[in-house]
Formats: sequence, structure tokens, C-alpha cells
Amino acid sequence: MAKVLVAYATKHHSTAEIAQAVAEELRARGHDAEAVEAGSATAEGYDAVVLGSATYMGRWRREARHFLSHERDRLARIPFWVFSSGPVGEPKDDASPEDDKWLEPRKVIAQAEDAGVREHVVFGGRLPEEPSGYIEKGMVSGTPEEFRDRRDWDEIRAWADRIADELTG
Ligand SMILES: Cc1cc2nc3c(=O)[nH]c(=O)nc-3n(C[C@H](O)[C@H](O)[C@H](O)COP(=O)(O)O)c2cc1C
Repeated sequence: MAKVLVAYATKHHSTAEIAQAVAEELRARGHDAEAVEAGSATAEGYDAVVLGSATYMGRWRREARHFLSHERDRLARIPFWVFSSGPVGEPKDDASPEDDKWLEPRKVIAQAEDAGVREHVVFGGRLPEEPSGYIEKGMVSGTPEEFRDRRDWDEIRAWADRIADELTG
């Protein structure tokens, strides 16, 4: 059994729910996992870490960026995984490689790879139910209701299962 930290950074809570689902699945698979806000988390004392952030305007939330740089040396010594949560709206058929930078910030991924991240993935996100400001309100009203929450719980749990398996060895 591994002691696993699932650290997350969120603005409107949907990434917190993904982190909680990952932690729950890890616990169901016999590990001791807890989801904690990245701003108040440390990797010290954990056997493994999952770090996730919502992506806004192609950037991770500050708490997750800080966690990655401040905890870099600890992360380099233990298994760790990264997820970004973001894409909403109707999935595009004609996505170009240039679109990728809006899904996973390149600098963050380079830093994570440098510290030996096992895997980094992108999960669909959810637009806020109570948008603040005209940009968020515009995004919500411009997005058909069925594409406002693109989180795929089966995909999220399957990823956590893979992590659980790797930790079990
Ligand atoms: C103003 C705004 C900008 C966004 N920019 C991006 C982006 O650059 N890339 C992306 O994948 N998702 C983007 N999103 C979608 C959010 O990442 C998505 O809603 C996410 O699930 C929010 O997570 P949270 O509820 O944890 O804050 C944006 C959403 C808003 C409202």
C-alpha cells in the first residue's frame, strides 16, 4: 500500500472533484490516498504524488505551478503523475498540434518531464455553473449545454486504476 497525495488547483471546483475521484479510486484499490489543495500541500511524507490543475488561457493555476517548482526535488525522488483539466465545448475534429498548448502548458510539462513525471494527461473540464465576469458568462452562453461538462468519470477512474497498478508493482 502506498501513501499517495493527490494535489489539485481549481477555480470553480471541477478539478477538485476530479482529484477526489482519483483519490477515491486509489483508496478502492487499497492505497492510502487523499486529495488536498496544492496551495496547502507538501509532498513530504508521501510515497507518490498526483498533481492536477485546471487550465485557464493556456496556463495552470498558480498554486499548482508553485507546487511543481517548490516540490521539484521531492517529486524527482518518488513516482508522480500529472493531469490538466480543461477542454469544454464540442470536441473538434480538426485540432492542430498548435491547439495542444491550450490544453497542457508546455513549460509545465517540460518541468514535469525534467523531474521524471511518469505520465501527463488531459481530462475534459466543466464550465462554471455560476460564471463570474463577462468572459466566463460569454463562454457558458456560447457553449451548448451538453458540452459544458466534459469530464469522463470512467476515463478518470481508469487512469487512477493504472496508477494503482503501477504503485502495487
Ligand atoms: C475564461 C476561461 C478560460 C479557459 N481557458 C482554457 C484553456 O486555455 N484551456 C483549456 O483546456 N480549458 C480552458 N478553460 C476551461 C476550464 O479549464 C474548465 O472549465 C475547467 O474544468 C475549470 O476547472 P475548475 O472548475 O477546477 O476551475 C477555460 C475556461 C474559462 C472560463
